[in-house]
Amino acid sequence: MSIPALQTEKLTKRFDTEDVLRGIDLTIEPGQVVGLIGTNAAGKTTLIKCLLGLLRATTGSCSLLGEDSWNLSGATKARIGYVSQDFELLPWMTVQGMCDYTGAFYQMWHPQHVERLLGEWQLPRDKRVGALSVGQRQKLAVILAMGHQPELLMLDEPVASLDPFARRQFLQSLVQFTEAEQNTVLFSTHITSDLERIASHVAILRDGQLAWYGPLDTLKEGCKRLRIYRDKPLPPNFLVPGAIRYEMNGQRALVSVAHMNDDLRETIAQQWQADVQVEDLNLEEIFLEWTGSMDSPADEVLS
Ligand SMILES: Nc1ncnc2c1ncn2[C@@H]1O[C@H](COP(=O)(O)OP(=O)(O)OP(=O)(O)O)[C@@H](O)[C@H]1O
Repeated sequence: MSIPALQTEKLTKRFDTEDVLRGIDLTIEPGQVVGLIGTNAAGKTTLIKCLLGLLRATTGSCSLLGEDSWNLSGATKARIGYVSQDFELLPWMTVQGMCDYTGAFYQMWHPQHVERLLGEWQLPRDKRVGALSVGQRQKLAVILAMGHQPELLMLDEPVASLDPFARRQFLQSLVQFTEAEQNTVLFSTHITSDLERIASHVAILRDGQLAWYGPLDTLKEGCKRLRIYRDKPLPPNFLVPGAIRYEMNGQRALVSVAHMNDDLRETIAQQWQADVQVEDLNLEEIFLEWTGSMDSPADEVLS
């Protein structure tokens, strides 16, 4: 079996009195492109930083490319590319100067690769970094993280400031990056359409726990919303196996489930003598169901 690109076991992280990560078990195999999603303050950045050894786990363990995250060797660090949410660049340098400066820290730097990305992303080589727009700076930070052709890319909301065209180019670069079979990407995002375009796997953080992890296709195929109706009120002990969210109102219920199949539909129909309709969900709706952040449905949704 190959060494996981990233792994956590019972990982917890506490800040003062706040338990941000509460027992995360996650294994990301080489070659996976993982979209990390969760509401604001769900702990995405904290998880990424623990995996990179920038924050120390409170309890449990995390490893990166087979090494304990808190004690990464120089050789392993050289195999990682990372763009943080609050990356810092040197404003007095030119774009080209910033690339050369960063490249000097790496034994394996690929100036032609950087050249190509600068051209594709239309970054002006001679402009001072301090004079770049926010989106241009974000592009530069991503290019700097890819210049040594790492095999593991960790990106914390890498496209937040990019325009739709630049986002598409960025995603294209990621696709190229992952053409090498063992290259792995973990990126946090709130843009589910981007995730849908390139992710092979999805990790959903909720209440400091890993609510779901697995292939994107499995998530999309399994997660459904059930519209349940029966001619007398649903009892207080009404329960659906594997439900992730309930909305009940008298004789009607909206229930979201993670793993839908025909047996489940039949079981619910028979057990509660109810009519069960199954509705597909798009990825954004799935995210809202999982994170419980969907607006409380108005009565008309249930009617
Ligand atoms: N250094 C720190 N000290 C104290 N609390 C922290 C620290 N870093 C993060 N937190 C807290 O941990 C929680 C999770 O923060 P984190 O940045 O990991 O969330 P996130 O999922 O990345 O959020 P967002 O989507 O808004 O970027 C927040 O409540 C935050 O205030």
